[in-house]
Amino acid sequence: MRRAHTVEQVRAAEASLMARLPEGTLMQRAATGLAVAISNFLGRAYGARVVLLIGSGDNGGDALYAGVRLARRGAHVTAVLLSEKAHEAGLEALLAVGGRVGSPDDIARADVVVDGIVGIGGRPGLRPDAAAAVELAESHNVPIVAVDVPSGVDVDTGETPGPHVRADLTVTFGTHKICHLIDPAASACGPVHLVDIGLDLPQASVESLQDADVRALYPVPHGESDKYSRGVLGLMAGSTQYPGAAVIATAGALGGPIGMIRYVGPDAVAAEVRAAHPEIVAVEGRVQAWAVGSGLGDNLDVPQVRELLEAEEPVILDADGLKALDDSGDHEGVLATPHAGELARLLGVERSTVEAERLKHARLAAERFDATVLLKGATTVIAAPDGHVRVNGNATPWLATAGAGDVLAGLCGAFLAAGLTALDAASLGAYLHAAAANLASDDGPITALSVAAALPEATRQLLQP
Ligand SMILES: NC(=O)C1=CN([C@@H]2O[C@H](COP(=O)(O)OP(=O)(O)OC[C@H]3O[C@@H](n4cnc5c(N)ncnc54)[C@H](OP(=O)(O)O)[C@@H]3O)[C@@H](O)[C@H]2O)[C@@H](O)CC1
Ligand SMILES: [K+]
Repeated sequence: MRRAHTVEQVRAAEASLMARLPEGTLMQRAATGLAVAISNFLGRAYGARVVLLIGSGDNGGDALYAGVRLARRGAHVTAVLLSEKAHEAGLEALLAVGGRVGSPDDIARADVVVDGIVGIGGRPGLRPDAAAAVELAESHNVPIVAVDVPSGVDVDTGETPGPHVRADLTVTFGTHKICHLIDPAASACGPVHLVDIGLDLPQASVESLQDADVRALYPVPHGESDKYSRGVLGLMAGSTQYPGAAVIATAGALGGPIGMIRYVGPDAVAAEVRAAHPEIVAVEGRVQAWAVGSGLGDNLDVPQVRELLEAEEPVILDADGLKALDDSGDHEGVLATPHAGELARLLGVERSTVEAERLKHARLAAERFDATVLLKGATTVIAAPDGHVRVNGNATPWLATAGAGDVLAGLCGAFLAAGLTALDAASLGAYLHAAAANLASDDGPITALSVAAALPEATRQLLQP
């Protein structure tokens, strides 16, 4: 699991560790890891022209001490001071090994710019001098390595309300910060390299599944399993208006760990579903979970869906089904999967507000509806009512295609039917959906059905690496 902590959690862990170590130890650990990452990024240190953008705090200190290490290995290191004060000992050490203080004019000729403007102590946005220096690097195509976080982003929310660095690599220390996992800031980080500095950290604020977590969580069938014990999913989807949504959601569910699917809907749609997927049973009976909503259109029967929400079986609500969600009940087993526009309608806010503050609104909805909420997007944010948050950012942009949400709803429903919690079902569903999309797309266009068709192979590759 990739774990991200808040600034407050990092500060507390840092204070307790610093009390046991000689002064400056943590900064030296950070700077050592940073210098190695920069020379790996460049493929060399000797002869490289490195420009450090230095702000007033310890983030600049890290950059200066990394500059010392690079200068000792033959790099030409120039510090551009963007604040009236800079980390004094760090600057002295840099000058002592032949580094120099320069001006923004040095940026255009640099091989790399190191962003030590602000770290976890920074407020969002950049001051004019810093913004101008960053713009110079961008306009001359000089790659930027961010120290700890891309300066200007909001570290604890992933929001980017003002100008900020867009890094080609971010080197962070001790743990990931929330901005590394949550968009729009996550997209400004580039790859994130974590340097261990020995922090002892509490329960993470935000998590992100890795391949090994998928292996640990996936309900792999065993010798005693039969189609009922693997889980039966009830699918209430599609309408004469949108029959395709039922076919696609079914394809998504069949790509999950499901034993059987019972389809509930108009006869004409049931016939189409069966024609595409002869495995489907259109007979009512017991199910372990419900997937409700994809393409329901005018077929949505709110009282009927509310009855399902009140029953014991977990329910995934997607698309039109979301209209049945109210904030009066206990929806512990409910997983809602809105996109930004749908979440905006549920919360009575503008879509752009949800897009700019994704973590905040996913959390708000989880709390208000007492349900697990999966907010779809380039980075998927999943918030549970108990405060757990998971994110998934490994999807190809080609996945933004009609019907992809129906595949996801079916797939998450399959995980719910297999007995996973709403949080685990949503996290596994989002992860495998993205993995299948990456496999099917291979950097080219995809259809929802091709994503569903790639689910078995994507799952096999993850389970048997
Ligand atoms: N914690 C750890 O475990 C470890 C932390 N380490 C490192 O320390 C970093 C945190 O250092 P930090 O606390 O000194 O804060 P940091 O972000 O450098 O600067 C804050 C100062 O900048 C200013 N300022 C604020 N906003 C601004 C803006 N938008 N634009 C411009 N300036 C702005 C403001 O000062 P002002 O100029 O307003 O007086 C504020 O005081 C951390 O990210 C990591 O790199 C590692 O060394 C080892 C282990
Ligand atoms: K930075």
